[in-house]
Amino acid sequence: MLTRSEVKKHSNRKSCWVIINNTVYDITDFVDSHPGGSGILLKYAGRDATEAFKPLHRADTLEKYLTADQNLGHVLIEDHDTSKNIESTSPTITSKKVKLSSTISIADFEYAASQNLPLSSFAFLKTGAEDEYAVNWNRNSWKVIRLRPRVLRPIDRIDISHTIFGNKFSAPFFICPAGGAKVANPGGDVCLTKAAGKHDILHWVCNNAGFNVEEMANARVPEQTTYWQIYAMADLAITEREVKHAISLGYKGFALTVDAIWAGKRERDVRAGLSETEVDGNDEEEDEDDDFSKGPSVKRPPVYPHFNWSAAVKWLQGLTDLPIAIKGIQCWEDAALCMHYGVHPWLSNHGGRQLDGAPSAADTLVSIRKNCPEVFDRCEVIVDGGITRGSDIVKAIAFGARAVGLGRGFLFSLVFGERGVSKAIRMLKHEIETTMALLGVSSLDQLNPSYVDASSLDYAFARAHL
Ligand SMILES: Cc1cc2nc3c(=O)[nH]c(=O)nc-3n(C[C@H](O)[C@H](O)[C@H](O)COP(=O)(O)O)c2cc1C
Repeated sequence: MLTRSEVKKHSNRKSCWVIINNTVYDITDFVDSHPGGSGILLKYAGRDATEAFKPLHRADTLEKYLTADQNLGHVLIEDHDTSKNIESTSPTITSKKVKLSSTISIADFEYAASQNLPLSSFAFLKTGAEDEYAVNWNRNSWKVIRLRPRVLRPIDRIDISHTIFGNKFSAPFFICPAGGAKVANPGGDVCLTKAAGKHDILHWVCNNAGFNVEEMANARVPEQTTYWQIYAMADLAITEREVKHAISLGYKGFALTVDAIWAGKRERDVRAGLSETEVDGNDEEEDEDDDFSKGPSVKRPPVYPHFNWSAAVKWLQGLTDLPIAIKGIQCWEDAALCMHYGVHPWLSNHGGRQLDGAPSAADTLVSIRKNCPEVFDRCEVIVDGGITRGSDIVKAIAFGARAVGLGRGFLFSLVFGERGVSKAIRMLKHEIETTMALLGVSSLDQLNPSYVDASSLDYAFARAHL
């Protein structure tokens, strides 16, 4: 057994030991190949990294990257060595400053997350690519679309239940797949599925979740329908096994994410990570410094880069007859290709985290309506990006979207665990009902493009970016 004082002696690049879950690892040879960069590992050199490690990695990560001889055994718990001595920079709530009871909108959840989470955790969730124009436009483009209410229409009750890929849900919105949900709360993706189950909405589960596919399936309530999102991994056989496994566990729909063939340049995330990295004052290394090109804090393996349309769709359709969405459609021409290949277009720019300057889903939705409206008859069009209000959801449905996803909105609410996510769901349902009543419709199938006016969209884009 090793003592913490012995571990402390190995606190530099030449000899780098860390403690994770009371076990000591010699990561000297791994420091430079760490997908998250060497800086964060060196920060924990000679120390206990458990609290920093847990929210960002699956339980099996250590076995995956380290060999058995890098496991140096357990650390001795010394008398003076209580857990109080362990350095903790837990990304989960440290001192809760904003209370759940003070949130009444999705924007309030974002504020709560900004106050209650450590800077780097909030930055990972919030970040967009580069100057974050795409993130901001995602949100603003829904606001620029105006509603066209009709009056003197009797409204007794409002029905917001909706069918997505043939499965009935209590509402037309859903929880988007998002890797790194544990950054917001240790319960992460499991809390998201549980809250979705409780309120009968869809959780489109992420294959980069902080839990494995069985754990995610086990989080469901009886009869709960969930869909599965995949990246096609560089080793396609791995993804094929994963899809088959997800089918056997009862997932009822799939999405292939195609807008992330390359990691976006997410500067807010990188900056927050850099500010947490100790500077060693070694100016000689400065010229070699390429931290500006670091990928996101939560890593995933590289994707298969050789697909074209027909190969990708044929491959996935060969694995399942279940409905398939192609996630990351950003122009009407690609939506038309989805229609051609018999898959569903998911209009998304990955929450503005990939390509700054990408169109918002609202832009793409409107341009499909203008250039290729038959897509809405032959496909179920999914949208996401910048949704913060029930009225945004109603606008999307009026233009012809089938289902509307929120990523960050639910991740921010997850700061309060399952209760926060439940509250966000209830808030959005209430806002949809209010919007529909004031618009003069009592069910979602009554909505159509006559209830929305997007004529200011291009003008607003130009003004916002001048
Ligand atoms: C922290 C975070 C992680 C994400 N991870 C994934 C992912 O693993 N796979 C994926 O297809 N999309 C991922 N997305 C994108 C979301 O599925 C969704 O497209 C986006 O969040 C919608 O925009 P919004 O956050 O403005 O609602 C992620 C988004 C965020 C914010």
